[in-house]
Amino acid sequence: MLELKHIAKTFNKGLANEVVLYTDLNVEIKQGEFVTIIGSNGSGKSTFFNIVSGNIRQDKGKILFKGMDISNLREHKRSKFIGRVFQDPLKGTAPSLTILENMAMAYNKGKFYGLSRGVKPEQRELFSKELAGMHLNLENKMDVKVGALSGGQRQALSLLMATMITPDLLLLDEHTAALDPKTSDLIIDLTEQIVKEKAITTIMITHNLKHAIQHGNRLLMFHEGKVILDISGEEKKKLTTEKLIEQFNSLNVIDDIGDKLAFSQM
Ligand SMILES: Nc1ncnc2c1ncn2[C@@H]1O[C@H](COP(=O)(O)OP(=O)(O)OP(=O)(O)O)[C@@H](O)[C@H]1O
Repeated sequence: MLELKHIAKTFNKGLANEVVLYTDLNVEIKQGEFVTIIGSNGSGKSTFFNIVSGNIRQDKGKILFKGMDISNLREHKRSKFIGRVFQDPLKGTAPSLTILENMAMAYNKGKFYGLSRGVKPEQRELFSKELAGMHLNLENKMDVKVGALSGGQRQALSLLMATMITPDLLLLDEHTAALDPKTSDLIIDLTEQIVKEKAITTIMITHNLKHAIQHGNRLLMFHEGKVILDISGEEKKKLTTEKLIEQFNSLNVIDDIGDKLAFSQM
């Protein structure tokens, strides 16, 4: 459903701080896949999402979505079928609006300028039901301003908002990284529940090796702007942290990602 073909991207071309990131990046994601992405700092994971979502323009190459060439489609148009949740809990929601108003905004895809009282009773009921499904008691806080919620509650809400109108593709950009381990596990379980229930094709960047192994049916590893590991099916199911480290060792990239591995096994 998503194809990146021969993508090239250089930042700050010709300047002292030039970064040649991708020279020929090729990635294909099939309908229904749940892909986890791991990789060292600066390996090009977030830029991959920025290029898919249209936030950053590739220098060369094509992006096909369900066979349609979206290479030149603007970000706000792509956001109609691509949902994204960021690492920063402050990014996905509007703090000065209530939970109800935030949900109304997501439900109306940004076209909501009203106040809580402008939300129809049947919509309020629908939002309450969606919130109750997360078992975080947020359905009883619908008139509370989002700025007053914890990071975990905000990420749960961001996730719900990004998937309320089921997107064709969901991009999760280290969406649990800023949370404590317990809350991070909770948000991951919630992610699994929503992705399964709505059968959403999902790509999740994570620095948590345990999450990358336990979730999804395919794992990609980025290194220096390239995909250096692509594991799926039975091989992915049998994957363990030890096996992944062995794979890394054989690729001679362990030094670069050693810190990350140590961190992610905690
Ligand atoms: N807008 C930008 N302008 C200049 N350089 C950029 C920009 N975006 C990314 N880069 C550079 O491209 C490289 C890849 O960055 P990217 O954020 O994609 O890596 P990442 O794998 O997501 O890293 P991390 O794990 O640290 O989040 C880095 O060297 C980064 O500094």
